[in-house]
Amino acid sequence: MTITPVRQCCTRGPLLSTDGVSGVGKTYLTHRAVDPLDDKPLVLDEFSEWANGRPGLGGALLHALYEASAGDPFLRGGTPMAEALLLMAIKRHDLDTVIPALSSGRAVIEGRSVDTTAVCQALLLHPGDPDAALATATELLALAASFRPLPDLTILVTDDTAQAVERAQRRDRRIFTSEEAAFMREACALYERLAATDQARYRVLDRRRTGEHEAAEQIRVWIHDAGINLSCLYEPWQGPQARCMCCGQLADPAAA
Ligand SMILES: Nc1ncnc2c1ncn2[C@@H]1O[C@H](COP(=O)(O)OP(=O)(O)OP(=O)(O)O)[C@@H](O)[C@H]1O
Ligand SMILES: Cc1cn([C@H]2C[C@H](O)[C@@H](COP(=O)(O)O)O2)c(=O)[nH]c1=O
Repeated sequence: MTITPVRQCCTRGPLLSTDGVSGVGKTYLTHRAVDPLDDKPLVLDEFSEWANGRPGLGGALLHALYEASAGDPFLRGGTPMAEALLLMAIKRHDLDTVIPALSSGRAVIEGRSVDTTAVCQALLLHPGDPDAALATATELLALAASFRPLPDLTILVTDDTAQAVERAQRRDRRIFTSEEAAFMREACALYERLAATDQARYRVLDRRRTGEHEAAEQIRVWIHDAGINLSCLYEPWQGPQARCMCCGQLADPAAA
């Protein structure tokens, strides 16, 4: 008879992300959801805020991407794969900074995670070919997962792209070119297709069908549920000797 050791659940908090095109309301809805909570999750700043001089390696890498792309809103500097690897490094840096919070049992919500990198860079690698972009987005996610654990749950906020473009334009006091708006439409469609490939890790919040109060309540439920029966977080590049980044349990107790 084989005895399978019963592993305890990890004591860490859940790692979530909100993803979706600019202006869809990720930050707005996240704050509506978490503001009433007593045990507030740690919410990582919206990605573009980092360009405004946020200190640290993540901010410096993002600044380099902005400079190299001459301020393009999608950070397009002409070398999408090199940019993908830098963006993944930024998201790895983000993870490093939140390990203490996760270890203390607190929920963490990343404003954009590697799903955005997968979607945006796949579109740049396959302009005008949505099927190839979907395949590459899936592969880029697998590559990202070899650098760092993916979020336990990714909340994809989606909407009519024209509405999102309008909100982002008003917020950023800028007008997107027709090419930029078209890129956002393609990104919006690819996010939705990517989310449909993994219903365990994604939850989709469609603002066309969900009012603000309901959306905030829904996000609160997802945050709560993501914290149930969590498994440990290991360095994906380590073998059975790996210890959980949060609680220190060995990946394979037999390797002790
Ligand atoms: N239901 C709403 N009612 C009024 N204003 C809203 C609503 N949803 C979003 N907004 C506004 O629209 C703008 C875009 O929202 P937000 O910044 O949350 O979008 P986002 O780009 O998805 O987020 P992020 O910057 O995290 O990527 C913000 O100025 C926000 O306050
Ligand atoms: C993480 C990440 C971000 N981007 C782009 C997408 C958006 O245009 C900006 C962030 O803007 P927001 O209004 O704050 O949402 O960054 C990207 O192209 N690739 C990425 O991996």
